[in-house]
Amino acid sequence: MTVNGATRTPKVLIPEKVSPDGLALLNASVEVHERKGLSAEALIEIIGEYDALIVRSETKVNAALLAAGKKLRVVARAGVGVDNVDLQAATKLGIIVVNLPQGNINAAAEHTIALLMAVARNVGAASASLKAGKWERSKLVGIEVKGKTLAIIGLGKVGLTVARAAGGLGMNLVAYDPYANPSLAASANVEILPTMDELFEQADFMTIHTPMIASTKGLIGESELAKMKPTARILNVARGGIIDEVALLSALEAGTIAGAGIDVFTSEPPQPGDPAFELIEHPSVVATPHLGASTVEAQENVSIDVCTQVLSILSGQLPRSAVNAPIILPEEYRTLQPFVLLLEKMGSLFTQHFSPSNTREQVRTTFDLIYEGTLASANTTKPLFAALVKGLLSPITSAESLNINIVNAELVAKERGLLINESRSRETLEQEGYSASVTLRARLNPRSPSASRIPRTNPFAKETTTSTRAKRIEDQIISGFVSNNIPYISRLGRFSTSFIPDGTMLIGRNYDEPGKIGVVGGRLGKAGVNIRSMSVAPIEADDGEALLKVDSVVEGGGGTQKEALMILGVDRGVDEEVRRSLVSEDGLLEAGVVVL
Ligand SMILES: NC(=O)C1=CN([C@@H]2O[C@H](COP(=O)(O)OP(=O)(O)OC[C@H]3O[C@@H](n4cnc5c(N)ncnc54)[C@H](O)[C@@H]3O)[C@@H](O)[C@H]2O)C=CC1
Ligand SMILES: O=C(O)C(=O)COP(=O)(O)O
Repeated sequence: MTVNGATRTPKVLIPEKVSPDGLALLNASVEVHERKGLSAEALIEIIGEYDALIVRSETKVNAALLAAGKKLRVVARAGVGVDNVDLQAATKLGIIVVNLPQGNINAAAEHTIALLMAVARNVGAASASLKAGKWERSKLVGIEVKGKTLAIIGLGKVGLTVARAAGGLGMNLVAYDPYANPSLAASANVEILPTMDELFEQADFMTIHTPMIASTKGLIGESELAKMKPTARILNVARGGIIDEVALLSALEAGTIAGAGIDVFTSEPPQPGDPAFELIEHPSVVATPHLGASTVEAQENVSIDVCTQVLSILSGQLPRSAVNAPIILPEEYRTLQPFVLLLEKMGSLFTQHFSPSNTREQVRTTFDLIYEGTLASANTTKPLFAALVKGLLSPITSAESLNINIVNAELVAKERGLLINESRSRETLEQEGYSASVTLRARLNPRSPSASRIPRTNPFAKETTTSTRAKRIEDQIISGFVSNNIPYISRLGRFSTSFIPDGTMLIGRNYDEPGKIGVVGGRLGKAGVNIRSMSVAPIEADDGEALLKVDSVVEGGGGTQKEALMILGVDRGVDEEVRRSLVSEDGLLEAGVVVL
């Protein structure tokens, strides 16, 4: 498999129990290491070798672990909840986080129903009592769920599946979920209530099915529990911490809540001294050790799904259900793919060609990125944006730190002071001979207080072999198109052209008059540099500056003369001495080397 341009076998680390069904898929093309029971420190020590990490809910994928994962490209959660993964840190590092939002929904919903019935009929306490040699029939009288109201907080995939099953048991269904789909709710006979307070008042049973996010942490605390009937029972198969464990324990002890079925805990496994310990021991509580997804069927589903996704991401394809990246359909991506290469080349060409100074300072620069023709109706341009950012930064960033992709491109651009405004122009390009093109133009940010101080140079400036004459920012424009899946540059600065941006290229500006190519070719030949390709670019005919007033800045004298660009693909680097020798009255006015 090719990983970051090199052919090697990727390594996948699995520190938790994942069903073998999917692992068989992985074993065929990647190296799989199952290492259960590692401490956080041991995990950090070894993560640097791995390209992918597959986890369930036990592994804490925090910023330190992600930062140590120098080769990590994907963290895959074999399940739904990603609250054990630091998404922000992963996004910053360009690590794709995927989850499997479908495979264990039924298992979680069935487990909720199991707890519902167990709590209603005292199944846990009855079983423990019988095992203890007792026969306590009158003490263990339960209630029926038929005709009772089940209140659902979070009517998503699990919540709706629970609703359908509970409907089958004859329960009345109400829900609170500000983002619920009303038609799905109606089809499951669920009444959506406008406030949580109404739900608390009506609930005989209340079940939680929201994700664990900042807004749901401690969602059910003392004051919420106080609004419920003393006969109400509570279920949580979502995440520990959504219900305040201390408040629930107090309510159970005070008899203001009748019972609870709990599968998930704030800290898992609960540590001695945690309020969860007492909660688990309470006679009115049925507790299970995070078993919602633990069925043979669900584990087969998520294992096959997670391993398929990891394989496809490692082989360079796009994720199907990434939590921190846009979803791009494969057919959409196929259409964009040739332009991805074009944008990367345009970005790299921009930085190298328009960087005549040696400054490395990061200046806030604004770019207009204009998609023209059929590209203007693309559903997403995220891959193109990411490719441009990568291209702009590649000449000035070390290869190891150039992990820019659709996950982190926007963040990286922001951090590096690149303001890129994307826009679309639907004008047809039929007369041009291709259906879509892209233009990249730098402009001074008029609102930036430093605009007047911005040097008329490219902000990413690296040491460059281009002439030291600053190129004016209004000339910093590149257009390109794709033909037969090959990227072409059609405009470079003030010059219209047509060349394939590939390999080492010498870009020279010269007076548009006969004999120049011969002079340059001769000098390169003498230096042992072969010319592989050649294009010339006359200045744009309709450009207001078609006739450039050549002043003292231009080596070679005064007067008014037409200019052209000469773009030569060469077979090796052109050293500084040779480049300088090309700039002369009978040769080039300016010469620079770019590597694309
Ligand atoms: N115990 C276990 O083994 C398992 C637990 N889970 C957990 O179950 C939960 C639900 O999973 P899914 O249904 O797949 O997620 P989902 O994303 O399909 O549904 C979550 C729902 O919660 C709603 N919601 C978000 N904030 C809310 C708020 N403040 N108030 C009311 N509703 C809110 C959302 O609008 C959404 O409809 C997750 O926490 C997941 O991690 C899932 C599978 C197994
Ligand atoms: O998928 C989820 O959100 C779950 O809670 C299941 O967790 P698990 O994979 O059983 O550790």
